[in-house]
Amino acid sequence: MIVHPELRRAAWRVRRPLLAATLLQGAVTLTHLAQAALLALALAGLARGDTGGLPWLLAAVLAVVAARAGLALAQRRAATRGGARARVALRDELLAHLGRLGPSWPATVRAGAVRATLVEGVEGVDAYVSRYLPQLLVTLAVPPLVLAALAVVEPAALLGLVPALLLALAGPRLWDRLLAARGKEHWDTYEGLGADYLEALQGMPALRAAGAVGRTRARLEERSAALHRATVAKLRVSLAGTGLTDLAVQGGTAAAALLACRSAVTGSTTATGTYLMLLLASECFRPVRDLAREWHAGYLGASAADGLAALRTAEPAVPDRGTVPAHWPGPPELRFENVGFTYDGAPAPALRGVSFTAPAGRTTAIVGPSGAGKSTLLALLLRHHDPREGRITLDGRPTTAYALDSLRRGIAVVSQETYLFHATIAANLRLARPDATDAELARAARAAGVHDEIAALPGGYATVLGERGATLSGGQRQRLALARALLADAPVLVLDEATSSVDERREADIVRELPAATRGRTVLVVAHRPAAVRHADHIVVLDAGRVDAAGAHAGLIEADGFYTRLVEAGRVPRGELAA
Ligand SMILES: Nc1ncnc2c1ncn2[C@@H]1O[C@H](COP(=O)(O)OP(=O)(O)OP(=O)(O)O)[C@@H](O)[C@H]1O
Repeated sequence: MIVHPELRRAAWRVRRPLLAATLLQGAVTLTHLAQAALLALALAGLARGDTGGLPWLLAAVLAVVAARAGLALAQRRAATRGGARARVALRDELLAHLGRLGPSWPATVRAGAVRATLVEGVEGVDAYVSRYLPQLLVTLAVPPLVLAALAVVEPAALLGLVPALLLALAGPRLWDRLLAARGKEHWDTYEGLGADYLEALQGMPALRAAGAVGRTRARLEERSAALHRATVAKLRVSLAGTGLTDLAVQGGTAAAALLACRSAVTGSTTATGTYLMLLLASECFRPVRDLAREWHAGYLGASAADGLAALRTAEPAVPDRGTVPAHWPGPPELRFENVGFTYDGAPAPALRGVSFTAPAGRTTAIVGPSGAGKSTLLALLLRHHDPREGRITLDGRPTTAYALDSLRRGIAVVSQETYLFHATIAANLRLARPDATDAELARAARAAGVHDEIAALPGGYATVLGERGATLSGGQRQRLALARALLADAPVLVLDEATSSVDERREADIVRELPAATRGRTVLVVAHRPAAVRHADHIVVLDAGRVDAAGAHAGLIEADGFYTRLVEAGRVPRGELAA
């Protein structure tokens, strides 16, 4: 009878269909009582040898059975509707919240665990609110009514029934705390196993390359065994509760039967009263038995409730208090003003006193060695974190002034790690702009240097990609992601090593097309190779979290500073220097 606040909240949102389901469940239960009363009358008539009313009574029993079938059907429909609505509303809410949490949040949780919460956990909530809760309410309401009716027929019957009913309902509550602890243990183990499997599947090439498949299999087997142990421990506690309920139900029914016999022998009740006692005593426990059955269906929801609440109330890395929509009259100017940032727990700042301007509608490149702070800089722009010092402005307004969702929509990003979905190429491209025409898809793909390859595929743009774009090369994936970002038509475009897997000749083609394709946008490019950097209007050189120099390629080379050393160190091939 655990009603977690998270589950109450889920149920309250769909209270109407759930109320209908509960009332109908109550009506189904009442048909059982009516049937018991009619059968008691029929049996009593038979016992007296009075069969005159028997056909009518049996016809009434049949009518009650038929009514129950109809009511049960309507009840299942209402419950399914309520459960489905609760499930959809909860998933929508969780997914929207996950979007708000931003990409820096999952760093602390495992994708497989979130998947388990979103899929099995939410399914469990559906079963809990649509099956267990209506039955719980009926169980709390109907047995007292039956007891009241039996008190009229034979008050002594209550002597056996009331204690049995109290034991059946309250007894298992003694285990509630232990059950909750076992449930949580089981759920945590289940989430952990799910996360391990997902990671092992996704990392299979790396595991194979490292010869670690066997070790991983052994670890997964150990995890599976732990889940088995947690399941058995949970079932043991759960079955102890069910056993006690069964014992009380059987004991109560037997006590009622004995009392009915005693009443019949002593003649303290009529024959009808005796049969009523026998049949209604059994009916009194029906909701309790049904509740024990539904508990097993809804138990998963109760176990997952903590995880669901944690996911739903997780705090985003940055507050979303801005209200200004990221709609600029033209491409915005982007400024970093004395920006400093240190990751939690990091010994040194990732960025310190970073100031530069990315002019509106122009391309600014950020270069620097590994660890210089390039990705951090982009993460701050996208508000995955906020600067500890200084500020970043777009069109003169700090990024914090913009509504987070709108800000992120205004900045299209192509990162080193692209994500393509198991869908057609066209559908993957249209993620950015669902209403894009075929011609617009082709234009973006051409600018990203991937159109010809798509056109050469037998299915063209209708070709279905493997999961995560597995059927494409790394370079093709990056170029598709670039096409998708170009199609997004966001006023700011960020390319974070976006062409790192593309060969140099192709990269040169893309870079040649890029200014035309990105015209009218403010572009930030993080790249190591000159093909992407040297044509930039402005180059910002980062070293150890600081801006070392800024300017155009030729001027920076002439200054013969850190940029030149970067070039000479081979990050920018020498051959490009003269260009
Ligand atoms: N999540 C994190 N937690 C702690 N420190 C981090 C985190 N991410 C990055 N850092 C540190 O911040 C510094 C800057 O890292 P950043 O990823 O921004 O560099 P980068 O220039 O993008 O490097 P690369 O070219 O290798 O991608 C590095 O010292 C890095 O170790």
